[in-house]
Amino acid sequence: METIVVKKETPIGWIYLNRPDRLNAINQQMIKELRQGIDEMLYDSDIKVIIITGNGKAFSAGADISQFKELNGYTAWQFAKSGRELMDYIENINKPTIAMINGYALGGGLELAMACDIRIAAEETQLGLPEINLGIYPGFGGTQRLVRLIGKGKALELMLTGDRISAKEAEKIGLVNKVVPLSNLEQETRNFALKLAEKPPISIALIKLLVNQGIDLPILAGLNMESLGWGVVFSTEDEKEGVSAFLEKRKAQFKGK
Ligand SMILES: CCCCC/C=C/C(=O)SCCNC(=O)CCNC(=O)[C@H](O)C(C)(C)COP(=O)(O)OP(=O)(O)OC[C@H]1O[C@@H](n2cnc3c(N)ncnc32)[C@H](O)[C@@H]1OP(=O)(O)O
Repeated sequence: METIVVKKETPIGWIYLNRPDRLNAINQQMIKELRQGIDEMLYDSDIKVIIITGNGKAFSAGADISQFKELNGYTAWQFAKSGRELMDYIENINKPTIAMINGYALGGGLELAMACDIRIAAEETQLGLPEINLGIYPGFGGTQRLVRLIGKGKALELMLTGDRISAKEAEKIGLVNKVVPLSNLEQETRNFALKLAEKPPISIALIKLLVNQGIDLPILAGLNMESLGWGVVFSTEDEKEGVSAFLEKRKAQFKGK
């Protein structure tokens, strides 16, 4: 693969966006390769958590603007759709994902980070959806995900102005989960991933499903899904292990069964 690098550090799978001279701008090849990289981690049972980050001085400065000149109405639709479908796929995989954000997370880069479950950013990071300044608007799911993450007022402000905000401001409005000094970014993210890796994978998958699907359902349908899911977790070995470990005052060892 040319546009990403994958590295397995069991139980963590690292995916690095790897076009540093273009600030990891997302082109069509990267969209294809990201899907392959995600699948490689998804179908490896030793990998429990996936971290997506950027090589060089940015997470990603967005979709590759140099490709825009070649696009027409139809191909722009296809490019936006393929990127948006990748983000949907990432959001809905049954393993937890963390965006480790350094430098810039702009446009499609921020949309990729928003498709991850958790966002951890270095203090110097700048985030934003500047597409409006190009005469377009977010097209990898940003118009829908940002409003669900931070609410309508702030989401509209960010998209209508195209302004960049600091990591601290992003943390304040709920766009990132945690801000850390750049020197600690990798270790803090790894520690967070290791904590998730110890949790029962079936509960993780169900929590993701309930939150991601439930948010767009009438609350009673979501609540019913939640109750039904209890039937699933109560038929797992991990539930028996979790309860036994508590009663026996020891640490649970979950197996994803
Ligand atoms: C068709 C489907 C679209 C779906 C929806 C998504 C849309 C988008 O994401 S549109 C893109 C939104 N992003 C931006 O508008 C940010 C563009 N970049 C910048 O504003 C700046 O590069 C910066 C503020 C992020 C960093 O500035 P600086 O530190 O001065 O670095 P350079 O500008 O010199 O960048 C280095 C190098 O990288 C190229 N580059 C940066 N961003 C992109 C990009 N999004 N696409 C393509 N290339 C990018 C930049 O042109 C420089 O290249 P060289 O001049 O050849 O060195």
